[in-house]
Amino acid sequence: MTVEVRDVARRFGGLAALDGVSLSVAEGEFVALLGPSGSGKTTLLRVLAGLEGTDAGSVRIAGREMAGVPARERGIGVVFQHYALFRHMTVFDNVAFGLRVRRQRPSAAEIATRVRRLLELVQVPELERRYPEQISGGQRQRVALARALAIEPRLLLLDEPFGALDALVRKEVRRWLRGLHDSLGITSILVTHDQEEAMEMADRVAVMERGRVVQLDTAAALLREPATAFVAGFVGDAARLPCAVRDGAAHFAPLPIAPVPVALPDGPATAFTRPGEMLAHRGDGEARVRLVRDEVEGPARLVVQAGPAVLDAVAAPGEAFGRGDPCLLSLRGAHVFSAGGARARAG
Ligand SMILES: Nc1ncnc2c1ncn2[C@@H]1O[C@H](COP(=O)(O)OP(=O)(O)OP(=O)(O)O)[C@@H](O)[C@H]1O
Repeated sequence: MTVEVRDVARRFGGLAALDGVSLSVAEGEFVALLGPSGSGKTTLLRVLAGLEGTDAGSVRIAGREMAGVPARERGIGVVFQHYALFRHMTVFDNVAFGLRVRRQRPSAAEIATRVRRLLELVQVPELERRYPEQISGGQRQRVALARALAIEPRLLLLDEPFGALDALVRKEVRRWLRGLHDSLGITSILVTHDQEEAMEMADRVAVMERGRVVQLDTAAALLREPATAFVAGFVGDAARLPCAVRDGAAHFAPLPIAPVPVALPDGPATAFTRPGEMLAHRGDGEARVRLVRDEVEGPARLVVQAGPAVLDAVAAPGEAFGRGDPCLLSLRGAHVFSAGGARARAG
């Protein structure tokens, strides 16, 4: 199913949870909504699911305008982190639930066949007689997914579905879920504030800020060409360095970092550098190495006290450092945004 959101607004009292959000998702695509707490991710998902109304704008799913279409008629599967399984029902009954409340209810035999097929699909066929508290968090998540898939949705909405899982299980479940998305050929939208998760799972990532999608792109494009300073600061673990552009170079004083050429007009600016883009060189600079972490491969990673700032850096090729050594800092690359909004890549 395609999803077309155009200029949707949703206010709660004086607060604009969604403030003219637009988003296009293609058939079969996996898109992650990534953004800080309160940026409107869950509200947008609830609007798509039909659980939340809108004050303006339009939502079309599979080309059909959704205004006035109730949630249960949208044919959408939803998995919320807090949308727990029914505790008093077995795994089997939880998965059967969506089929039993359907207007055209299948026969009991058909429901049983479908439920068993779904439990096979999510790889927990042996659990059908258990109750939710008798299975693990990862298994519960799989059962919640089976329940969402029972109605054979063409669109799957996932709101922080891995939040309750520990790191190892989380990694495994998300790989498996991405594989399932591919094999079913459905369209999926995942809400997360974990950028590693968004980038690993999704074809494209929609970065949300204050009720809007500010950039919708592949993970590689978000890192290579962040559209705004907010995106540059939010993705890729970037350090934020205030600077001033003068005569075609960004200057970092009072930070002891060498100026770097950049094609921007003179004036105040902000540079964003990712770990690995800040190089430490041997030399009698103002910066001091505070910590050295030797890597199995590649250069040592350093934590450097640079004037008032503590920065992550890597040792320049062929150079070695000890704790307390003085060093000089330079940037191999940075995204620089001038106060006026112009942007350029330095280095
Ligand atoms: N029912 C509601 N009533 C009042 N305010 C609400 C309601 N639902 C959401 N909000 C507010 O709207 C804003 C967006 O909330 P939303 O849950 O969509 O953000 P989010 O990006 O999903 O955040 P998080 O990552 O913390 O879940 C927040 O400021 C929130 O407090």
